[in-house]
Amino acid sequence: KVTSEEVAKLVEVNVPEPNDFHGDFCSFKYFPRNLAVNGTPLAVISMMDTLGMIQRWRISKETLARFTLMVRKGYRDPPYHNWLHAFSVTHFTFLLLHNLSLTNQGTLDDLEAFALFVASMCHDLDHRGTTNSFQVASNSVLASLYSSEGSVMERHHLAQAMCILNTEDCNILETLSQEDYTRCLDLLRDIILATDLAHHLRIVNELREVANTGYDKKNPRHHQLLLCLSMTAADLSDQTKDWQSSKHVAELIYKEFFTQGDLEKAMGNEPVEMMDRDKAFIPELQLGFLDEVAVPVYQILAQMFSDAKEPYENILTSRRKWNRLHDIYKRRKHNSTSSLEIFE
Ligand SMILES: Cc1nc2ccc(C(=O)NCC(C)C)cc2n2c(-c3cc(OC(C)(C)C)ccc3Cl)nnc12
Ligand SMILES: [Mg+2]
Ligand SMILES: [Zn+2]
Repeated sequence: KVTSEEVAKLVEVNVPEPNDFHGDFCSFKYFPRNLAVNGTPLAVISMMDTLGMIQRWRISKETLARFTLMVRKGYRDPPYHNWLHAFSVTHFTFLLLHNLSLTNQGTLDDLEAFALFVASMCHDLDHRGTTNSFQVASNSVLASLYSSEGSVMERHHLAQAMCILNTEDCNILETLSQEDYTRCLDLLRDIILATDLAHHLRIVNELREVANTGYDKKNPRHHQLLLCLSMTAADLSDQTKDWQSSKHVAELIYKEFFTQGDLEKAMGNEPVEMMDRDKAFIPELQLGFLDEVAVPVYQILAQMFSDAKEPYENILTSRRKWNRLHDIYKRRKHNSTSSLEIFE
């Protein structure tokens, strides 16, 4: 599926420094979706190199190049859950590992950091732009495979990642010891399954607890919780950038949601309000999601790590803008609310 020319091109070029892509590449304010999509595989290799993962795990550049290209090809092209989303999630994971120096203080061990980075790349593989409940409602193949365990899409993303690792010359874990290999697969499983919103909501109180009592590097459960929190923070990180960028990404998400709502109507089912383009009031829905899910994630992270204040401050700014839009819009009493163009 990946040509040897594509691989050769990636292998023979020198690995650039992160700042060669953009002066702000290593800053929380950088918006990775601005990078040209054909530069993303090399940017992934540059980030892994900067994190010392290529040396630490003795990964061959050719295997890494083929793996990265296979992962990029493993994404479809819905409005939001495509390779650019996976790349932006991977970039935020790089920022957390790099800027909070999570490995050289023993906060996370090297294998956990490596698994977190690889999971970020793979966490939404082969996403169709529809939710877990839609799989069940539409009786999809994935539902028949995984609905008895729950987290239908996340189990599929994990299965796809395993498929790529088991493909000829794509297994970047092949140089790991048997013990590290087994533990890395377990970590990939836990981290990718943690990207189910339902899982996050189950652990958020435990996360607050750790933030209040303080992170204990000696406690394996704290390591597990930090990996889940980091993954969720990375998954939502578009909302921690400048307002225009965050708003643009919200539009992509609602484009995907409304397409699912249209499908549900065509199937004779009533979509939830958030997915119904005739009922959704986006500023109100965004305020709800930011307050109930997204803002607490970065508040907990900033409480655990003082160097993680910037994303928290940025998402609070974003929330204030959504609140202003909500009020302006509410007073104007517009009828159709599904498009954000009027907010230009
Ligand atoms: C800006 C923004 N608005 C959102 C509004 C609503 C929802 C949503 O799923 N509502 C539940 C209903 C549909 C049953 C998600 C939103 N969302 C996500 C997101 C996060 C996810 O999972 C984690 C990371 C664990 C939270 C999984 C999927 C997605 Cl699309 N990313 N950005 C956003
Ligand atoms: Mg997902
Ligand atoms: Zn995601």
